[in-house]
Amino acid sequence: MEQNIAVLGPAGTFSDSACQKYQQLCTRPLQPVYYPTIDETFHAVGKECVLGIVPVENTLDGYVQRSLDLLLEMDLKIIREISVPVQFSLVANTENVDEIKTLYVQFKSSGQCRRQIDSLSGVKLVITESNMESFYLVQQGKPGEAAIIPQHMLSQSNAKFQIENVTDSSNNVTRFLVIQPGGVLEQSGFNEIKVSLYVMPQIDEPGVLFRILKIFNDHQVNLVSIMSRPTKRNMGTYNFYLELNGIKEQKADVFEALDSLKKQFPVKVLGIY
Ligand SMILES: O=C(O)C(=O)C[C@]1(C(=O)O)C=C[C@@H](O)C=C1
Repeated sequence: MEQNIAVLGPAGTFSDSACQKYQQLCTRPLQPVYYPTIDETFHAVGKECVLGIVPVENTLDGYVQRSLDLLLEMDLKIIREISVPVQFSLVANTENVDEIKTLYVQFKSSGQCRRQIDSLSGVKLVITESNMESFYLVQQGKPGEAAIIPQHMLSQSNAKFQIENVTDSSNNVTRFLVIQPGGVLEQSGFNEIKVSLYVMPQIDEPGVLFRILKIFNDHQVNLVSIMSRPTKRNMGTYNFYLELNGIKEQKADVFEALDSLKKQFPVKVLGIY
């Protein structure tokens, strides 16, 4: 039986590549269903789709803030992470680079092709929701229009002018999360475990962050990253998004640290994967 997985589309996005990679790893028959925005992809999970795959972090441009916010707002759990290499090219309906008037670029991709974008002078940037949206806009063939597109789509572009490899680093990767409707958190069966969680301190006083970090230090648990996200209630108030990791043998320490944390602060564990 095929199961629907929500993916940012149209087909050909990096999210789609991540979905194909996940499908190979989990050997589960999945049917991708494409959505035009990250918000719609999230909201399809638990409705038309049993799973979703969403971008969370990029080497060059950091976290996808919208994904972090939706993970807090919605009742979902993370079951796996998938990383895919990300490289871009530029295509244009022009004879040369100087004739480009408009450049379509996805909101997260612009921070990964900074050098190329900054070198274009007098060009109007139009921000899109997905790299394949950018691709199809230029496929319409309007003169003077250009797009940053996934490198793997270059051979399928009919644009006259192309610049291959416009990414700021050859070592660029995006990490995606596989999500499903919330419920009891399962413990990962992998050799390494990762935990994503939100800590939502309701107080603003000296030492709050120190108390959070001390718990991980006391239990010798490795903190991979920490991000402040605004509570969106009052100016200057924050929740913290954290990622921890450890090897199988450290599972007990990780769970003890989470228990200590929960005794002191409101915590939402997003996944143990
Ligand atoms: O537009 C795409 O191709 C996507 O899959 C989205 C997305 C993202 O939003 O992070 C994924 C990978 C790249 O970092 C750029 C864009």
